[in-house]
Amino acid sequence: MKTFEELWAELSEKAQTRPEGSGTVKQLDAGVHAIGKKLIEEAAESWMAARFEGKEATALEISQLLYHAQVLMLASGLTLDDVYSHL
Ligand SMILES: N=c1c2ncn([C@@H]3O[C@H](COP(=O)(O)OP(=O)(O)OP(=O)(O)O)[C@@H](O)[C@H]3O)c2ncn1[C@@H]1O[C@H](COP(=O)(O)O)[C@@H](O)[C@H]1O
Repeated sequence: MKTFEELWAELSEKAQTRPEGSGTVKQLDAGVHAIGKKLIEEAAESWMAARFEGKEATALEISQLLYHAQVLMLASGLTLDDVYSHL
């Protein structure tokens, strides 16, 4: 288990060090357009899970949504504070 901030620290390091086999690096290389499509896909899956599939499936889909939101933040050059300042 990890928190939002812990995942952010992990993904930020992956973006810098670009380890072999990292899905995050692959997505960052695919660019903002592809990452955005993935974010929308996970949002739709979260919606469907909440509507029809129960708490466990919904939690899983939302975790993937948060992951892809962080990848989009990295690809856009944003920091956590850039986003938190709007909360
Ligand atoms: N939390 C996640 C995470 N959530 C979602 N995903 C990605 O999002 C996809 C969502 O899966 P779907 O069920 O929608 O499956 P899919 O559409 O068939 O997947 P793809 O064909 O798009 O790969 C997964 O296949 C992963 O590629 C994640 N990828 C990585 N992480 C974490 O990010 C960290 C860094 O990962 P790497 O960069 O891969 O080392 C690790 O701690 C991972 O646990």
